[in-house]
Amino acid sequence: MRLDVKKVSKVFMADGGERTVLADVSFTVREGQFVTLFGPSGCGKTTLLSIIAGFQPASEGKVELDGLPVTKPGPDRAFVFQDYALFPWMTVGQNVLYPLRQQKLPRDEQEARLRKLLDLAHLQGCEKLFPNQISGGMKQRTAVIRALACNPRVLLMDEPLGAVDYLMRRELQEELESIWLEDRTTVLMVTHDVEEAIYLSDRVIVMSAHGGRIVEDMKIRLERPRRRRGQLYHEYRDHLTDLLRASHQEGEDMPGGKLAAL
Ligand SMILES: Nc1ncnc2c1ncn2[C@@H]1O[C@H](COP(=O)(O)OP(=O)(O)OP(=O)(O)O)[C@@H](O)[C@H]1O
Repeated sequence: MRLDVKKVSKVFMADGGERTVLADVSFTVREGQFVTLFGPSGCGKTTLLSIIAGFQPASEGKVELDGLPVTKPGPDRAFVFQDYALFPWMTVGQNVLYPLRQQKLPRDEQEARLRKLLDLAHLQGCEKLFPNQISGGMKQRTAVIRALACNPRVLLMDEPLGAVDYLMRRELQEELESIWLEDRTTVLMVTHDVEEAIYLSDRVIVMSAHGGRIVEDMKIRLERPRRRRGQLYHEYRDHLTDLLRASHQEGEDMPGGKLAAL
């Protein structure tokens, strides 16, 4: 499914005045692409993702899916939240089955889909465990396959790996890539991690620290499955780090100073 973000702006009322969080943001995600929204904390990534999900309206502009305007959440889009948002009273299996039950699929189809998804995320044998009995990484994988359970046309993920440690995060990036290589759902993911953006994305859309603009739309031309080495990988990493630094610098030079950019 093709996603078009067309001249989207978002203005919030804050401290008695207006604050522009997104300004005239436009881009397209083609069917089957993995695209990352990248930028420092507070630059408006989550706001943009939630407008695309239909959780809140844009102040101006519009979002279209295959040419049709988004006005509210829908089953064509699945959302993975940073804190996983698993149901703590349900087991791993019940969590993944939940959206399938909502869709009232025949029971044998539900079971078959559950098995396939558990295999995909290497969670075979864990379906009877509750979220508080599994690691952060397993919770994260459960949240991803729960989102994929209904075959969404677009997967929206907000810092899905934000809550795990460095090594686990790298491992999960690899798992996420292999799940996506099997599934090829259109993905838009938010991150502020340079290596994660490069490792996972076909394109990285870089946002400014202030003013809610896109500063660069970077194609990542690395073979898949990805490796974290090679000259091109390091060039992308350096370039993205420079953009992030410049963005912080821009923040320091603005009224409000250094702290406002952090
Ligand atoms: N409902 C709201 N009312 C007022 N201001 C808001 C609202 N939602 C978000 N903001 C402000 O908009 C700005 C962008 O927030 P957003 O969460 O989109 O940024 P982000 O890039 O996702 O940051 P992070 O990486 O820290 O999650 C922040 O300054 C935030 O305080």
